[in-house]
Amino acid sequence: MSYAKELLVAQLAVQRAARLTKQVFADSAKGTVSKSDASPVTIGDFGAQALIIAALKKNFPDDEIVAEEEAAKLREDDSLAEHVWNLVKGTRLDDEKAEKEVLGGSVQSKDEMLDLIDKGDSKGGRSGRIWAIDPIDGTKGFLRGGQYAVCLGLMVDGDVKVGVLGCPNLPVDDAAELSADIGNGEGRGVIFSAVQGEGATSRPLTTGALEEGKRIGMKKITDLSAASFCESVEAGHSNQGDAAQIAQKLGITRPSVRMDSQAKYGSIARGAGDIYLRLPVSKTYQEKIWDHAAGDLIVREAGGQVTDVLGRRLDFGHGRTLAENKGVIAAPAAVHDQVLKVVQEVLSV
Ligand SMILES: Nc1ncnc2c1ncn2[C@@H]1O[C@H](COP(=O)(O)OS(=O)(=O)O)[C@@H](OP(=O)(O)O)[C@H]1O
Ligand SMILES: [Mg+2]
Repeated sequence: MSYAKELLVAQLAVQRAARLTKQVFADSAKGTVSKSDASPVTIGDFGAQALIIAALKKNFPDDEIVAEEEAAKLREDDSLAEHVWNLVKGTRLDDEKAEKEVLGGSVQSKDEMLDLIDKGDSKGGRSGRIWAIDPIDGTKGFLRGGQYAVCLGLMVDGDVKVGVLGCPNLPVDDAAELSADIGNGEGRGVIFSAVQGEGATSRPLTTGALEEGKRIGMKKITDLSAASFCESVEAGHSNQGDAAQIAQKLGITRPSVRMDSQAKYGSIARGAGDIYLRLPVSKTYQEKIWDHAAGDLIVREAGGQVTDVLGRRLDFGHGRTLAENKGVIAAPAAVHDQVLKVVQEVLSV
């Protein structure tokens, strides 16, 4: 089964949605968010979700969609809805042909936009074709002007087949040093993609025609003491104390790189870092499938292994959450077992 069309639509949909998020950030930096007093995250989330769902529904009308937002809040607040609508209406790819022929052109009205946003209400599950969307992952990073990602994954019968991550603030250069900093903002914007069984690639996140992707792969490490690892910025999302202990036991001497969003998965997939640890803080929190679907496939297709802290593969067939998993350990396949063993010792699981 080829997923060439799904991949192309997903990449272009992510390109276009990322353009909208950048516009929202630029407006908020200039203080021109005006019109409604909603946060840039709310505006960007709704707008990007609407644009992605529009592209999916044009191309794959029968597919189900799991997305983070529902339109109720916009239906109650017309000034907010109007603001989002102006952005959605005004955001197109520079590549007219791709915009029209692949994405199917603009959304026709504010009401159509609201209905599209509400199409992300699938319960998920183990059968059929289901897309998972996180329009702005790493909302805190987005607000800080740091790392965030526009994320889209296609699951078929619970298995991720296509994954695309648009990371507007990561360097284009796969060899750039791992850092959450965005420097002066130049040379930024990358799309990571993967199709099951076909490997992972990176290409610049432009708004024009898609460049040929470059094959990416995880770094081959044999000596963990030279490894670098990344984790969440927010201490409430991943236990940083446990991570420091694990790193010490593995002999890792470099400080962790704290980065928001699935940009962490993309970064290790291209060998800019080696390990991503997401260690449960709360006993009851269930990870959301849209926070992991694309990243999980991209890392595995780049030569990595991704499990939870109990060593189980992430199970995307349980519904909107990873109900049967706890935490995430992503590392090059050759050292994943070694990392997992130490994680389990430290967490006593
Ligand atoms: N308690 C708890 N534990 C684990 N994860 C949680 C928790 N609460 C929220 N979230 C989800 O974390 C998503 C962001 O993850 P990040 O790795 O980007 O974290 S961080 O922003 O660096 O802190 C974030 O995604 P976004 O909301 O899209 O930013 C949430 O879905
Ligand atoms: Mg998220």
